[in-house]
Amino acid sequence: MMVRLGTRRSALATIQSESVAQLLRDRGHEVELVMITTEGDTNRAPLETMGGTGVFAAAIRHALLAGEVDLAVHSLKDLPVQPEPGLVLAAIPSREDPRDAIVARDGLTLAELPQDAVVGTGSPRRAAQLNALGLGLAVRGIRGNIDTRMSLVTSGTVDAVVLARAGLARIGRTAAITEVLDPLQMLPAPGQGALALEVREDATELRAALAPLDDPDTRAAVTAERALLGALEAGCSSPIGALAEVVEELDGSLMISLRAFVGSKDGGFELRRSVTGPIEAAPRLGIELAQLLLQDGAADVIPPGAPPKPDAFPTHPEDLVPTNAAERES
Ligand SMILES: NCc1[nH]cc(CCC(=O)O)c1CC(=O)O
Repeated sequence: MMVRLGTRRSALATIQSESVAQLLRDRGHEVELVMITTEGDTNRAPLETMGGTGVFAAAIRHALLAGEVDLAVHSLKDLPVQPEPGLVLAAIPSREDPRDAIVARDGLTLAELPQDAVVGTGSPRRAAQLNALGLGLAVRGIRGNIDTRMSLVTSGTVDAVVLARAGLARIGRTAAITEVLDPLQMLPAPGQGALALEVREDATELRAALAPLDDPDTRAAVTAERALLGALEAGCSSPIGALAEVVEELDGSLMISLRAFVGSKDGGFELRRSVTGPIEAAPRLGIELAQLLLQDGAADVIPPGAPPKPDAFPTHPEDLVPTNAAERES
């Protein structure tokens, strides 16, 4: 089969796309990469003012729907929670380490950074959790691709930046990491470290070719995380972290443990809660945890929206396609 894979030009996007292209070529398919420029790549304004990280996905989804390309490889955390009519996530491969990492000057860890050290991040989620640590760090908003953000440390513009470990691993830069952050301190973005392979709904042959690349445990985990995000009706400026982990019980049954953080960007308010349940209940767990957070005051830091609709989330594992609204920055 001949597959046109639409990709952004950034190092991370092309590496992610190329890795999936190679998997398809290994299976005897022909793959051509098609470069697509998105508003997020050309406009340097803060992502929050452009409608969040969804701006990266929008142009690529448009090309998919227009039939200009057949396949897109997204960082799942950059993909809006609401499904795009006519498109499906044909595969969610096994996830990379989902944790955030610090790249700091002089090999410093977070705890070793002095009072008032400047930490760069454009993510309200990272800012909220950094500030909530109470270390006296000065969080500064930054933007740009991974290399640009790391160069701010090298140039002395900031003392440290927070980045997804997965992105650094994919571009071969884990050597620059000075500390991988424990999720107890810094919960990653919902979907962080996972890829989403998106195709047109009617692309039967391509869907079949991609199906073996799907990892059911990863799909269940990110479904729980994204169900939480959807049920919170979170906007792109809402600082929300979530991490679902699949754990095997002694009797062999698979459970999901889902943790979440909601807080104010200045660190003045923070809420951490968790739930555990069977893997089949992934979407419902996300909604349950969202309700728990809302009961305990999360609504104060999340713009009000429609109440969660449990019916929007089928409980059958084969149907674990995230629905509902909202996105936010990494
Ligand atoms: N926000 C941009 C973005 N989208 C995906 C990744 C990293 C890879 C991933 O999380 O899957 C990054 C960089 C970062 O947050 O440091």
